[in-house]
Amino acid sequence: MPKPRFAVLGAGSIGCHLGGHLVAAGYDVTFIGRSGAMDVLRERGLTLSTSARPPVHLTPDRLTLATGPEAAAGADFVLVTVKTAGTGAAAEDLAPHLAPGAVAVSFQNGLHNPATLRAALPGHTVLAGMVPYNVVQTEPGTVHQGMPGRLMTEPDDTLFAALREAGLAVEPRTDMSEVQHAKLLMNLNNAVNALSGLPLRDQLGQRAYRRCLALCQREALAAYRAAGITPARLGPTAPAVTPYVLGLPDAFFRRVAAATLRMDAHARSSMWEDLQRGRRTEIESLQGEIVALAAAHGRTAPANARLVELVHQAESAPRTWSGPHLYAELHAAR
Ligand SMILES: NC(=O)C1=CN([C@@H]2O[C@H](COP(=O)(O)OP(=O)(O)OC[C@H]3O[C@@H](n4cnc5c(N)ncnc54)[C@H](OP(=O)(O)O)[C@@H]3O)[C@@H](O)[C@H]2O)C=CC1
Ligand SMILES: CC(C)(CO)C(=O)C(=O)O
Repeated sequence: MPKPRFAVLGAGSIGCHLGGHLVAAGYDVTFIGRSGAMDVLRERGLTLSTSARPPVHLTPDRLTLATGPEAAAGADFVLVTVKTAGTGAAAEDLAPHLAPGAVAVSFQNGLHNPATLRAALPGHTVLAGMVPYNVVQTEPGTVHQGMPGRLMTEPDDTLFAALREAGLAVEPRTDMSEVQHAKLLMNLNNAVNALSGLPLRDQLGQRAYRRCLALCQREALAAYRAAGITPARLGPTAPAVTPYVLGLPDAFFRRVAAATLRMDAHARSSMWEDLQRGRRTEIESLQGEIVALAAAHGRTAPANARLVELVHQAESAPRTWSGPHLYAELHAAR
C-alpha cells in the first residue's frame, strides 16, 4: 500500500515538529505556512531537536514548502496546527482544495477546533488530536521538544502507523472531548507561565505560581461540575486532586510531581512564545473558555477572568510577574 501523503496547515512549532518527523521517516509532507517562516525553512532547512537524542537536520531540498491552502490538494491527511483563532479562516480556505476522502486532524489546544473544522469541511472526516508536550522554536528553523509525552487522537490505523513509524508516540482515544477538557486544565498554566517569563521547570518549581494555577483549576473544575463535564485523567494525579498537589511546599511537590517536572530548560508554554514574538495569544480559548462556561452556569471564575485581562495587557505592554505578586493579584480578584 502506498504511504499516505500529508500536509501541515500552519507550519509553526507543532506543525514543523510533526511534519518534520514524518519527513525524516520518508513521508511526503507539504508544509503550509506564512511566507516569512517558509523562507527561513527554504534557507536553513528544518532541525528537530530534543535533549533525549542528537538533533535531526532536514536539508531544504527535503522540504516541500507552500504558503497557500491549494498545496493541500494532494494530501490524504491534513494536520491542522494553526492557532485556535485562525482555525475558522484556515478551514474555509482549505475546503475547496481538500481531496475527496482526505482527513483533517486537529493537533491544537482549546475545545472547539474539531467542531470548527467539521463545520467548514462537510463530507470529510475530522479527528480531534492532542499534543501533551511543549515544542518551542529555539532558533530560526529549529523546533525543540522540551519534554516527553504521547500524542493522542481519535483512532485511524493509517495515521497511527505513519506517526509511529516517524517515532512519535501516539495513543488512540475515543474520549477526546474529556481529553481536551483535561488538557485545558493543564493549559491554564500557559498564562501563568507566560507572565512569569520563566522556563516551565523554574516556574512550576515555585509554589506561588503553582497556587495561581491551582486557583484557576479550582474554578475550572467547579464550572465543569456545574456543566456535567468529567475531564479525563491524563497523568498520575486525578484532575480533582491536582490543585491540592500544586499547593504543596516546593520540596514535597518536586517529589510527588517528579514525572511532571521531567522537562528541560527550553520548555516554555506556547503562550510565552506568542508574547515573545508579539503575537496574539490563545487566552480567549483557554482561561476565556472557563470564564464563559462558569457564566453559562450562573457562576464566576474571577482568577481566570483576571488572567484574561493581564494577558491582554501583556500582549500590548509586555511585563513579567513574580509568583507572590501574581498570586496576590488573582486572590484579590476573588
Ligand atoms: N507549541 C507548543 O508547545 C504546543 C502548542 N499546542 C497547540 O498547537 C497549536 C499550534 O501551536 P504552535 O505550533 O505553538 O503555533 P505557531 O504560532 O508556532 O504555529 C502556527 C503557524 O501557523 C501560521 N498560520 C496561521 N494561519 C495560517 C494559515 N491560514 N495558513 C498558513 N499558515 C498559517 C501562523 O502564522 P501567524 O502567526 O502569522 O498567524 C504560525 O506561523 C495551538 O493551538 C497550540 O495551543 C499544543 C501543545 C503544545
Ligand atoms: C504542552 C503545554 C501544556 C506546554 O505548556 C502546551 O500545551 C502549550 O504550551 O501550549
